[in-house]
Amino acid sequence: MTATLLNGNETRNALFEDLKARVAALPVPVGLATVLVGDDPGSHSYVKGKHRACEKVGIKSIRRDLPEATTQEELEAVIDELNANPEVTAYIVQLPLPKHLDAGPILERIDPAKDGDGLHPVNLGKLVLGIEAPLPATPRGIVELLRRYDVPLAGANVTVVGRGVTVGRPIGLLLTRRSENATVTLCHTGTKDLAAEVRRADIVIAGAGSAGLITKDMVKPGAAVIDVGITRTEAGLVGDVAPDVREVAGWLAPIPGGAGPMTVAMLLTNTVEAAERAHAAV
Ligand SMILES: Nc1nc2c(c(=O)[nH]1)N[C@@H](CN(C=O)c1ccc(C(=O)N[C@@H](CCC(=O)O)C(=O)O)cc1)CN2
Repeated sequence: MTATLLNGNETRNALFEDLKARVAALPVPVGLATVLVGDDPGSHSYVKGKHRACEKVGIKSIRRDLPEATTQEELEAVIDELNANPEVTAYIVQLPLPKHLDAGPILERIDPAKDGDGLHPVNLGKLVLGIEAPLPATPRGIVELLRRYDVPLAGANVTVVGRGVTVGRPIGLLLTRRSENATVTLCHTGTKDLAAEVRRADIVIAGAGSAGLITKDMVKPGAAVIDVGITRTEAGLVGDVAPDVREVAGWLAPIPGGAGPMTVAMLLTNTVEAAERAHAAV
C-alpha cells in the first residue's frame, strides 16, 4: 500500500482563489500584520511566506521586525500600536519568541478581534464553549485537509503527539466538536507507551518536533498520518514521521507540502473573516 498524499499546496492554492474573491468583494481594505522578534531563520522564512501569501490574495501586509534584544515592554508597545492601528484587520506574533520574552502576556494583550492565530485566551475559551471566534491556524488547516480528502472523522480514534500551544493542545478541541465527532488522545513526553497509543489510532497527528519519531511499525495499516513536526537539518527539513510510513499509511500529509501550507491559508482565512465580521458590525 502507498498512502494517498494530502496535498497542502494544492489545497492552499484553491483556498487562496476563494479568499481573493472574498477580499475583492469587501468594500473595506483588509490588512494583516506580523510581529517578528529576532533572527531565527525558520521564523523569518515563515513570516516571508505569510507576506507573499497576502500579496497573492490582495491583503495589505504590514511588518514589524524587531531586534533580538527587544524588551517585553517594547514588544507590548508594538502590540498596543497594532491594536489601535485601523489599517490592521488582524495580526500575529511569530512564535517562538526569544527566550528572554514571555509569550503568554503578549498573546493576552492582542485585541481578540484582531487575533490572526486564534491563540488569544478569550478565543481559545470560545473554542471550548463552541462560540464562533478565530480558530488556531494549523489545527484548522489540518481539519480542512482531512475533510477535503474525505478522511473519516466521526468516531475516529485520533492520537496527537506533542502538547504545544499552536497544534497539540488546541487540535483536540476542534476534532472533538460535534461537527467532527472524533475521539482524541493527547500524547507527550510523559506518555508511558507512545507506540501503543499511535498503533491504535485511525488518525495520527505528529507535532512533537522530534525527527523520525513515528516509525512504520507504529502505524496501523490504512491510518491517516499528519506530520507537523518540523526539524531543520543541514540536509533540509525533516518531519516527525519517518519516510517509510507512507508504505503502510492510507493517507499522509508530509513535510514539506502537507499541513504547513494550510497554516498560512487558515491565517489568511481568519483575517478575511475578521474583516467580514468587522464590516457586518457597522
Ligand atoms: N504565531 C505563530 N507562530 C508559529 C506558528 C503559527 O501558526 N503561528 N506555526 C509554526 C510556524 N508556521 C507559521 O507560523 C509555519 C510552519 C510551516 C509552514 C510551511 O508552509 N511549511 C512548509 C515548509 C516551509 C519551509 O520550507 O521552511 C511545508 O511544510 O511545506 C508555514 C508556517 C510555528 N510558529
